[in-house]
Amino acid sequence: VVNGEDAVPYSWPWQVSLQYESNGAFYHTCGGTLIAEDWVMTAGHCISSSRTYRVVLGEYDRSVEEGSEQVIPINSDDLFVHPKWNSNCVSCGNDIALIKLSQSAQLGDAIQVAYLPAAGDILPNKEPCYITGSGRLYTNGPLPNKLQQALLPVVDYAHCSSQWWGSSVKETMVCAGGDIHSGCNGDSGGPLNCPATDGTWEVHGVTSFVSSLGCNTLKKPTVFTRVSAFIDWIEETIASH
Ligand SMILES: CC(C)c1ccc(NC(=O)[C@H](Cc2ccccc2)NC(=O)[C@H](CCCC[NH3+])NC(=O)C(F)(F)F)cc1
Repeated sequence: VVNGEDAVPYSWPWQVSLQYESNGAFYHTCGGTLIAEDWVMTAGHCISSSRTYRVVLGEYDRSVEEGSEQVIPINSDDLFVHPKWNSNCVSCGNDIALIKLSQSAQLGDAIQVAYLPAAGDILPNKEPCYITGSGRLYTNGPLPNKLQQALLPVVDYAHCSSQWWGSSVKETMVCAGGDIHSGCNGDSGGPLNCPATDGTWEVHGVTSFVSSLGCNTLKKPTVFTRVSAFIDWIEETIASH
């Protein structure tokens, strides 16, 4: 997250860290959202079938053993990337994947399941959402230790597809930001958290892409997979596995 701030510890308790194994150690590669006790939602581009993954929940500061962390291994046949995701065409959308955890998360103060929007729910322009993640602090910059957050107002499809991203953005996506705040590499797969009418938060986006010119390129809002366009697929996948 570029130009964000340290989140209040455990204030986004559905945020997860997706990590891959390399030479016996695990590395943060993407964010994710806990959507059921044994299911995590992330981006399709975060998953490669040749890697071994684990999920870390209840993490705030990656450099400290806080006691709230839960580390859950992932079986390779529990990775469900959207069937229409094409890794050669991020602008085609469908950048969403589901991961079944090998064991249920133990919910508590630091670990909670997110609310998802109703199918088809479209956010108005300027809706005040927050991006959260442990991605780079600036283009080619370091990863933070503490979870970051930044206010990223929604740029509705009419504006995002006309002035800013053009045809690279589809109606199955949500744009947000476009000023000095943005997502960056490593935030992929994480949530776009938007206020719900009842004072809770709903996860409306899965962080997908930023401009190749740099993470917080002006007039290039961060682009998210629109969760409300994939509710049926999410429900079917969970119901059948
Ligand atoms: C729509 C199409 C023209 C298009 C394709 C790709 C991009 N962007 C990119 O590919 C930039 C490149 C980059 C590297 C380093 C720093 C900043 C940006 N990377 C990204 O946007 C990556 C992965 C995108 C998936 C494609 N394999 N996503 C992210 O960094 C994140 F966190 F914002 F989601 C932007 C547009």
